[in-house]
Amino acid sequence: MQTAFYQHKLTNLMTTDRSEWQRIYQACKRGEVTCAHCQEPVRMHMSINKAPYFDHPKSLFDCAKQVQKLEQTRVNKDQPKTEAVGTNVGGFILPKGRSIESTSSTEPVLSWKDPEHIRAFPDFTKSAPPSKDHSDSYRIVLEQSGVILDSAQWQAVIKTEGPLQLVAGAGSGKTRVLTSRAAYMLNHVGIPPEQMILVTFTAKAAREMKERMQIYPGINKPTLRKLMIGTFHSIFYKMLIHHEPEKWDSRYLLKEWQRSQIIKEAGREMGLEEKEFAFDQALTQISLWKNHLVSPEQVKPADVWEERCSYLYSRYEETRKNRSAFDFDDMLTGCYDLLVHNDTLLKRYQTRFSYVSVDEFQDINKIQFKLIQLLCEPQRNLCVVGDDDQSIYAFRGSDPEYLRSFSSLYPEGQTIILDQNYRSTHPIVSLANNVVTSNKKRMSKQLEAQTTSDTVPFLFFPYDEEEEATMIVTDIKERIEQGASPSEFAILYRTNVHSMALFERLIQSSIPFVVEQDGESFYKRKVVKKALAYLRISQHPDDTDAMSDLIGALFLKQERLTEIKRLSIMQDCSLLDALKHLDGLKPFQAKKDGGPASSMFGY
Ligand SMILES: Nc1ncnc2c1ncn2[C@@H]1O[C@H](COP(=O)(O)OP(=O)(O)OP(=O)(O)O)[C@@H](O)[C@H]1O
Repeated sequence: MQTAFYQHKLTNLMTTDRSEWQRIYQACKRGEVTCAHCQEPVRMHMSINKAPYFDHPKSLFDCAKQVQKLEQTRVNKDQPKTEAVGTNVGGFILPKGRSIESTSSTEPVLSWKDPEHIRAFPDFTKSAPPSKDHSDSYRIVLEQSGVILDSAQWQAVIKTEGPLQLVAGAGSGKTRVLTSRAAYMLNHVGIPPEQMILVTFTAKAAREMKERMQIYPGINKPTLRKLMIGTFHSIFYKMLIHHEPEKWDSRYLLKEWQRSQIIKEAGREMGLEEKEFAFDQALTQISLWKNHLVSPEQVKPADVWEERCSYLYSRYEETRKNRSAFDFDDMLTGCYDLLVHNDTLLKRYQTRFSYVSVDEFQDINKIQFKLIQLLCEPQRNLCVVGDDDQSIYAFRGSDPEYLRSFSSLYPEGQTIILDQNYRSTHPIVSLANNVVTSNKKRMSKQLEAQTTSDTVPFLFFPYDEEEEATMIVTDIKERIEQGASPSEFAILYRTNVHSMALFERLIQSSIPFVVEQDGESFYKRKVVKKALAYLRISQHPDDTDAMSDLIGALFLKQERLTEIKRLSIMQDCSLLDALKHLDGLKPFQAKKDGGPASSMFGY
């Protein structure tokens, strides 16, 4: 049924503004929306596949029918807007004081749209299975260990000398190729592990590669330990620390708050207000310049913003150098300087790392490319793997152009395209192909799925991210009720901020879930934890956990929590009130405890 009582009004979902739906949905959860017939609380069902409706399955009456009659009556234009108690409307008794009106107009404002299923285009054609009559012994060995490679993948594995560009679409087995190739080089060609280096973009990817390699024939743990697989920062920082341990000692690494402090101090010199100027973005801009090897003197500001950032950049660098400190960007620029200015050292590393592979090459930036270029000379045994369709870090200086121009940078090299997708079905791959072809500036390739399915992707049209989260979680719940396992579901989101509504719905639903992320979850961030602790303690002045989360924000040490607890017992007051009785506070602590913090709590 579409009608129920909410806030003393008869509310029809069809005529209620859609921006209200989530509020009504949450009110239903709190039992504040009742059946227009039996007055029992109702639930609002909001899923992907069906327009929302009110539901109370345990009702003793045929409420749906009665409410439907009421709805029909309402359609009658002559019907008065307000009815008194006891008035029988189609067998339906209205309670006192409740008027029949929607929260907005009586015209339908429902913008519900059914999900749109997307048919694959063009139709699926099965590609020929990889031929099995190969005579390469290592390929057979790999197959026996369950690592099957198609012809293009195998060609990439055995091309170990000279420049190689692997253009690998999503799910085309690039990780399989990179790891098989490393195993082939170690085990079949006999290249010592110390001579190989494999650069990944995340520490997680590096770990996964090592893990995957454990299953390869002839690869043991000692060999894997000698193989250098890591991120740009981990690999090049190791070089720095090896040669200039004092200068690059980690205690000189600037923490984020120190970087902010430096730049804000510089901002004050220019009269920039913290509330009005985006210092965090200025730091990103500085980082961008550093990664492009643009020194403060070389910046040519294009606008006022860049002009300000350029001043901040020079002051930031001055302060940093005066303190003999460094930041993450300096690890790469520092290593580049070290190698460029020390020919003997450079030659040593060029000989030592004579086989270099770089994963996610589409996300490389200038300083990273320069370092790789230096390291690979003169043998040029460089294998880069990437997909310009998956370039996502342009905002922080990544440039897929290095991948696109690889064949002109290394004309003697070979390009292999991996375009068979082993991960997804044809309807998904064809949808992705059709989206990405809108990008006119891309390397020409067309992914082909290995399998197809009758299940096709669909688009659905939530009003906002709150509604979207509700719909997704309801959909998952329904599927689990029909026998699916929670482990069969994955939800991807663009940024962590977008995950919040989902996170909340999942918690409410009691569906077990894990959040896979490199950074901290929103609720675990210090600042959020503290803000929540303030709110919690304002509601429950005796909440020990909240007080414990807060104590740092009050400039008090954790040890003082025991004292606060003791005071609360002695003075027979709440933990919050006990703060007033704390003695021995330094002026800044007293200000916090008796100032803004306490005024927040109303004393
Ligand atoms: N030749 C092959 N035959 C069968 N399955 C394969 C083959 N190559 C790869 N796969 C499978 O395809 C899936 C994707 O492979 P892999 O993870 O190596 O791809 P990827 O290109 O690194 O993926 P992405 O970059 O999209 O994360 C895996 O499940 C892998 O086992």
